[in-house]
Amino acid sequence: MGFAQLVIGPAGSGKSTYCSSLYQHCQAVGRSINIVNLDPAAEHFDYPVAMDIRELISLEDVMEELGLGPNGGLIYCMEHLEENLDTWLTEELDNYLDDDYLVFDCPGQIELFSHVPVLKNFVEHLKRKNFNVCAVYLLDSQFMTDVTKFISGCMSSLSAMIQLELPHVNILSKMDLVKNKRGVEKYLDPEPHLLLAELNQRMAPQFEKLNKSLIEVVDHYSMVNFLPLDLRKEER
Ligand SMILES: Nc1nc2c(ncn2[C@@H]2O[C@H](COP(=O)(O)OP(=O)(O)OP(=O)(O)O)[C@@H](O)[C@H]2O)c(=O)[nH]1
Repeated sequence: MGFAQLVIGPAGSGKSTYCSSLYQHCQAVGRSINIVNLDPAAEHFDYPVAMDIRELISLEDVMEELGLGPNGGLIYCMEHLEENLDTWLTEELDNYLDDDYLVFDCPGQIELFSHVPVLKNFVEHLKRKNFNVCAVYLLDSQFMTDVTKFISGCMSSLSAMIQLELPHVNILSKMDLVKNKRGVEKYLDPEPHLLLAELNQRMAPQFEKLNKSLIEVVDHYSMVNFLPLDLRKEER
C-alpha cells in the first residue's frame, strides 16, 4: 500500500511552502517523500518535483490555444487530468513502490473542493491504486482574526471535507504573521456558546437563527479544529 497526502486550501494559503517545508523536514530526518505538482499554472518550486501535471497539460498552453481565461483554463486542465487518470496518472504511479509516500500540491481554486468532482475522482483513482489518502487543508491565519472570518474559513474547509470524504487535517498557516496570538487561540478549540455570542454581537438581529445553525454545524463537525503551524520559526 502507498500513502498520499492531498494538500488543499484557498489560493495563496501556503500549500507549496508547506510541501517544501515537509520535504526539507523529511530530508533532515532521513525519510523519503515525493512531492507531486498538480497545479497546471505553477512555475517555481522549492522542492524537487517528482511528478508534474504540466507534463500532461499546462495552463499557459490552454489559455493560448483555446482562448480561455485563467479560471476556465484551470478547470479545463483539471478535467483533462480526470480524463487521463487511467493513462498518464496510472503510468506515473507505476514508478512508485508499495511503501512510497506521495504529497500532492493542488491548485487553490475553490471549485475543486466544493462542487467540481475532479479531485473526488482523483482520490477515488488513488484508492483503487491502493493508496491510503488523507487531506491536509491549509487556511491562512488571517481567517482567525474575527468570528465572521473564522466561520467562513470553517465553511470552506467543511466543503472540502464533505466533497472528498477523506481523513482530514486542518492547518492554520502563516502563524508568524499573527500579532495577537491570544486572539487566535480562542478559535483553535472554540467554545460554541462564546462563538455564538460573538457572532450575534457582530451581526444584525435578523441573522440570529442563521448564526445559531452555523455554530451548530461547526460544533457538530468537531473536526473543524485548526492546528497552528509556524514554518518560519526556525528561520528566526
Ligand atoms: N510569512 C509567511 N509567509 C508565507 C508562509 N507560507 C507561505 N507564505 C507566503 O505566502 C505566499 C503564498 O504561498 P504559497 O506557498 O505559494 O501558497 P499556495 O497555497 O501554494 O499558493 P497557490 O498555489 O497560488 O494557491 C508566498 O508569498 C509565500 O512566501 C508562512 O508560513 N509565513
